[in-house]
Amino acid sequence: MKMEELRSIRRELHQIPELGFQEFKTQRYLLDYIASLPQERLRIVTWKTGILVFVEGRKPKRTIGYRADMDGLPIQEKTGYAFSSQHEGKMHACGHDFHMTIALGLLTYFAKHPVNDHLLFVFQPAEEGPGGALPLLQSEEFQRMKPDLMIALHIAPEYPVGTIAVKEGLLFANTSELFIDLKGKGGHAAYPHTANDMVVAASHLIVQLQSIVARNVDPLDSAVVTVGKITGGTRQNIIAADSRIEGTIRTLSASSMDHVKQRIEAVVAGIETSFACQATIDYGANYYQVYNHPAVTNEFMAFLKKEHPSALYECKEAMTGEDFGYMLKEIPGFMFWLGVECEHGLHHEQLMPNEAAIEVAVSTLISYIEWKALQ
Ligand SMILES: CC(=O)N[C@@H](CCC[C@H](N)C(=O)O)C(=O)O
Repeated sequence: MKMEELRSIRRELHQIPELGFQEFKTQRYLLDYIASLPQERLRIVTWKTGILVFVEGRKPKRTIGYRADMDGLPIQEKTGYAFSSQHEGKMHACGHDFHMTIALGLLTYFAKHPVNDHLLFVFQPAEEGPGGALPLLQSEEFQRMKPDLMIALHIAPEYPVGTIAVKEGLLFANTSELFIDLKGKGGHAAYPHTANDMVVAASHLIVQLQSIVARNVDPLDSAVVTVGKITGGTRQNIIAADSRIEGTIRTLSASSMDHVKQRIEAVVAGIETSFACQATIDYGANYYQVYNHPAVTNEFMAFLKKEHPSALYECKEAMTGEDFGYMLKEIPGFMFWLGVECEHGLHHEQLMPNEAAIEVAVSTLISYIEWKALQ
């Protein structure tokens, strides 16, 4: 498959970002493309807005799974691309347009050049939230074709184009979303003593949340509590009766996650007392850590060292999250970072990954899967 074709697929997908479980146009686009491939060995099944494509092997010993996520983010794009998002306020700012394009590049090749093993291509909705991997993993559709090995990648703006950054064991953190609603008493701006101001309460809460990582987590462990959004109040001269904080928690272990959550609950209880308000905490979607199977990952790294030595970089773990962690909890496999060297990072309104990385990923993964299917 030519680079120009892959690039135009990526650009078409880039224009239609959709949020989790709303990937209707994306699913249609993928299904139409998949229908244009030789069908003899393909079995295509939809699951919600996702798609599973089974490619029948020639002399199967196992099924090798490859997963790409499909959803975009609620971000107003500011790249200035001629092929910018056509969906107001939504953007592929986490590279899922790249992930799907690479999966289609692989599928196109293997539909025409089947290997001995069966392959399963998983186009998964809702990675950014509320999480599609776990319900997809548990679905009858997936369980019927369940792979013996799972592979996925994530673009990485910080690495040179084509770098494959990977390690055995922990790659991505445990994550939990965090939503805290505060309810107090509104009033006139000139009469603060008659009200309970939830803008002030939220401000204290945000500052106190920062003390959890600084003062309650072992400095030799790591955790993150980020508040990404605050809302509250109605107007400049009205004391706010309500406020809402939206954030995320990241930890390197499940036990640290429990500890951070206990501390958040204690801090929130303190705010309720000191500001005479009611607070509710909702942890939203929780993702299990991405833990790369040591033997399978080392085998992949040894393959790269031999066949593509300049691509391999042994990286450290990161505080990003990925619901692919649920798949790796049940199925041996690995995830890796794909270098797409660009100025702005993931979740940035000007994320402009270098498209040359697509071809590198497709050709490297073709050679790895062809080799693996002979083992
Ligand atoms: C690779 C990446 O950026 N993943 C997301 C996963 C989102 C998890 C969830 N919605 C949360 O915010 O906790 C990330 O933000 O790391």
